[in-house]
Amino acid sequence: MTARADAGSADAGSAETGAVTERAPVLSVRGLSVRFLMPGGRRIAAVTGARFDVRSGECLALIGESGCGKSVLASALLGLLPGNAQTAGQALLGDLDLLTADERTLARTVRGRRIGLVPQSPAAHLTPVRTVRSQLRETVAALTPVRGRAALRTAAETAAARAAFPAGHLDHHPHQLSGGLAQRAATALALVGDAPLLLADEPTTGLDRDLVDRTVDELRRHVDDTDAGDRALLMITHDLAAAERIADRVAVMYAGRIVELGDAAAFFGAPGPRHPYSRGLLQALPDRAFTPVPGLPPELGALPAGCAFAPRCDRSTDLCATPPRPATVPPPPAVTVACHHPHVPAPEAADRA
Ligand SMILES: Nc1ncnc2c1ncn2[C@@H]1O[C@H](COP(=O)(O)OP(=O)(O)OP(=O)(O)O)[C@@H](O)[C@H]1O
Repeated sequence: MTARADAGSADAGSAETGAVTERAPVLSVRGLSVRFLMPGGRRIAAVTGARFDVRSGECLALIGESGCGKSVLASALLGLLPGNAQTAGQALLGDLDLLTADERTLARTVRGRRIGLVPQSPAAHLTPVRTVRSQLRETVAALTPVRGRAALRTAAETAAARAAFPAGHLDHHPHQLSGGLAQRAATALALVGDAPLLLADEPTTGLDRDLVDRTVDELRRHVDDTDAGDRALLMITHDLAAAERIADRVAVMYAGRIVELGDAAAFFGAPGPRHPYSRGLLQALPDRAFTPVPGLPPELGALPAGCAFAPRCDRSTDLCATPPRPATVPPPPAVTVACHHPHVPAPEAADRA
């Protein structure tokens, strides 16, 4: 169990677009903050004031550099934070607040059933002493109405095939699998319960490009292949090509805060990202400018009072010594950006001059 953090930091630095409002949220995160209490009283601000919805029928990609807090956010949603973590804010899955739900509720009704997890470290999540087949069969038996030896065997094989896990490796134990195969086994397990929310934390690590495409397409299909249209995907990824391939919206995280949230097509295409950090992330891609963002992210235990990106930002001014409030910037589709100097597409800039 984790303690509750001070609510004072709850809404600082949050960002959310108002672009697609017609669909009901599967998950509503409001002012989610996570602090790690370290020996000597040091506090690590791993997540600060995250605010976003994941709506039914959509894939939201959460992107950002290593160490910016993406996995901590995912762990908070699943009640899997270590004991030195404090949380604040709300994360509503229907009417259940995941941040205050007790372990019994999370274990019995949430993990696997209402939230399917594709974990970041699949090898650590697979049971080491059981074959993949037996883990799939057990999960099918626990999460679906399928019963009977032959039916369970078929269902386990179907589940493996959904994640492109080769049938020839089903009788292997996790230590006999490559990183990519372990990833596919974990993805197969996550898909079994057909949970309304799929939370995929770096689901494509260790996969080659073809398998990346196949895996993320399968995750996307999980959202799309339901008549009710009531499923959603939150995908945490470093792989911007994978995000571009399947995401409807993109949230960019920097130093524990969501600094930009908007439509994926506008983000990856025109007019492009609005936050200077988001632009830097795209410009770092080999098929774009291949220019890394200069400098390093700040220590989460010693964040500045103002914009945490300012020391690396070529647009920063004295104003950036104060925290930027998230705001919607024109033109549509709406994008919410936490920046004093967001990029504005040329015609808008001219209109303002
Ligand atoms: N148990 C912990 N105690 C203290 N700090 C922690 C703990 N777990 C994570 N952190 C810190 O929280 C920060 C965010 O970590 P997180 O794993 O969420 O980053 P990430 O964005 O998912 O990175 P990556 O993409 O590499 O997984 C890091 O600075 C990490 O060191």
